[in-house]
Amino acid sequence: MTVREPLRPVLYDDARDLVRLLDQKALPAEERWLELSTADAVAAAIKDLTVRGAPAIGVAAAYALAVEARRGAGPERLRAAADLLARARPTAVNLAWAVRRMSARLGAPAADVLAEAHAIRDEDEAACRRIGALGAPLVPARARVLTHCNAGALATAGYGTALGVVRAAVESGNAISVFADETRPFLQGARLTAWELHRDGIPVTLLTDGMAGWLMARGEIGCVVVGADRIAANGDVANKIGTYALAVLAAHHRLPFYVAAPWSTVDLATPTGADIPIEERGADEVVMLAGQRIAPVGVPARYPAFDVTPAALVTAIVTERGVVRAPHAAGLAALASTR
Ligand SMILES: CSC[C@H]1O[C@H](OP(=O)(O)O)[C@H](O)[C@@H]1O
Repeated sequence: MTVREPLRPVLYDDARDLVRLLDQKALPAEERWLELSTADAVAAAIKDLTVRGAPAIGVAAAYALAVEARRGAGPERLRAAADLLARARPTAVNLAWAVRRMSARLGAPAADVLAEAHAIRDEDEAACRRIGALGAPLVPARARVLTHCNAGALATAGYGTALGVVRAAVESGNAISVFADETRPFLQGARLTAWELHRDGIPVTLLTDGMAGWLMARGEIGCVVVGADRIAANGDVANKIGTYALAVLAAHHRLPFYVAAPWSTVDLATPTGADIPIEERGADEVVMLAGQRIAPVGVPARYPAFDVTPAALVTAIVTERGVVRAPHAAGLAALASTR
């Protein structure tokens, strides 16, 4: 593994009171940073996937509120900014969780508001590293690990959740390799996971969506490790569209299916997966690819950006508070009272 500068997609420029976002629409062709000074601009960046990934959008929203406070926004403006940010994307509970946590501090001095945003960021990266430490022992020796979308440093404050388990397994000396689903239509796997792992010198092979089942049938995949956007109280998991299909395939082929997520992704107020709002994105994101139309004009398309994997198909949920196996509801409830 190549030791590179840790990858952190959301930064705060303290001297200029700016939120700095690594533009994830430009990767892998270009490492481009956007510098934003308003909550409106950060909300737009969350909505158009400039910054994406459940924990990362929570951190971005936290810094957006900090920059507003540092630039003198009054209570009304801060409340409006918080509401705008919370509504930017509906599925990842980390966004609403971070906005709610920041909203409790918006009456404090601006320095304290910024300190809360830093705490959210620092706690998330620490949680990712803990998730890695708890998840790495679950990965079979020299396994080929299948992952979907990007649940890496680019989706978090740093280090990653599913890719945090991968990094920790590699750091522990386990000679694993990764199969990354390209993850149409935004191509988080092809453009982000492949870039992130290749940058760190971790062996990664790109798959088109739909290949995994055949590779499982041939015995070429040892386990599946994915992230999450919201985990319901019963252990049902919302994650990138395509995750549910992988869980069904993993169950059919008796392969472990692990979900790695910080506790900020667990939403005990949402009873089951049926209660998780699933973001529907525009058809243009399906019928256009790199600016080229790939389907006839007039043909409609659907883009539910997430699906829900029932807890029964999840071997274990790896959080920084501990690893939860069936019965998931009881395991999650038991961790709720720990720190
Ligand atoms: C570590 S959470 C990453 C999670 O977020 C992704 O969705 P999106 O790229 O649309 O923000 C995907 O569901 C990942 O598993």
